[in-house]
Amino acid sequence: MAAMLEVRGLVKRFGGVTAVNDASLDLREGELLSIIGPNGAGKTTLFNLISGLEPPDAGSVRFMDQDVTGTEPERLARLGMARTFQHGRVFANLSVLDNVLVGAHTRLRAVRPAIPLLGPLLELGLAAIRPAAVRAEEEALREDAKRILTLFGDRLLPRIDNPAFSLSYANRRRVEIARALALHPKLLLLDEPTAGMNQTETVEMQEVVHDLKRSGLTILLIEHKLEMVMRLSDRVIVMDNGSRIAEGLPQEVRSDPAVIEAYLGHRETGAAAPAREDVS
Ligand SMILES: Nc1ncnc2c1ncn2[C@@H]1O[C@H](COP(=O)(O)OP(=O)(O)OP(=O)(O)O)[C@@H](O)[C@H]1O
Repeated sequence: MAAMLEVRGLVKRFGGVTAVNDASLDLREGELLSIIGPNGAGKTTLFNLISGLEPPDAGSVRFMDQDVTGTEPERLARLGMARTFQHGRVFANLSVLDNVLVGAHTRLRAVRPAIPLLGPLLELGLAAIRPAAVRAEEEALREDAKRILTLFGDRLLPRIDNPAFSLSYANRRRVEIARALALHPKLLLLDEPTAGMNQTETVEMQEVVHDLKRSGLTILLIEHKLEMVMRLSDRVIVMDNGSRIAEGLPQEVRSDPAVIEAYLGHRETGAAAPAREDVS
């Protein structure tokens, strides 16, 4: 079976820095692939190239059997690719529920026929003639949003009407993931979902991601916390200085000398290259 995501030879340069250097990967349906590596290894840039945030200088991305190289994020979302960001991006003035509904509405727009200009007018027209149908649709979206929020236990549900700006950092990150899930994605890209979280919150998030994986969702994960990577991943790719330095099963990668060197060793410059979070 063809991979859901096929990345070939991606390159991205910023001035003299090659942030991503000939990156390739395959991700099959239902798999969880983690990308690890020291700070500045190029992980987030790789995500940006895959999710259409930045165009690559070379290489290609295929998703669901389509060439989507350089395709804008909105279109990728419609095709079923959702992502979250390293520092969490939510609509600060919207409530928890409305943040998630934004994701749901994006999905609805995707399944409706695209009729430029006429589309919004048709929607208004429909709302005027069939208010009950529109209400029922809104109600279904709300129910779906609440179902997604229950994935986070009692972290978000009691705060469903609170504005996102009033939430803790960890809760804002949960809201962002909930919004991505409201797209009903086929592929979810998670950029350090536990960054800035304490141990309890990290374990909780690990369970959420585990549940998503068990539900069959295909996941590409950037994560510094190796315990989580070891527990969740089917495969792991290790990046350093923009390049892939290792790939394999979690246990294989963990004992790879090149990986140990990148995480713990001293480079030619003599500078240590520690990962930001725990390396255990
Ligand atoms: N927009 C940009 N302009 C210039 N340089 C950039 C830009 N984005 C990334 N870089 C550089 O590219 C390299 C890779 O950065 P990137 O953020 O992708 O690494 P990372 O592995 O995600 O690191 P971290 O774990 O700290 O998030 C770094 O040297 C970074 O400074």
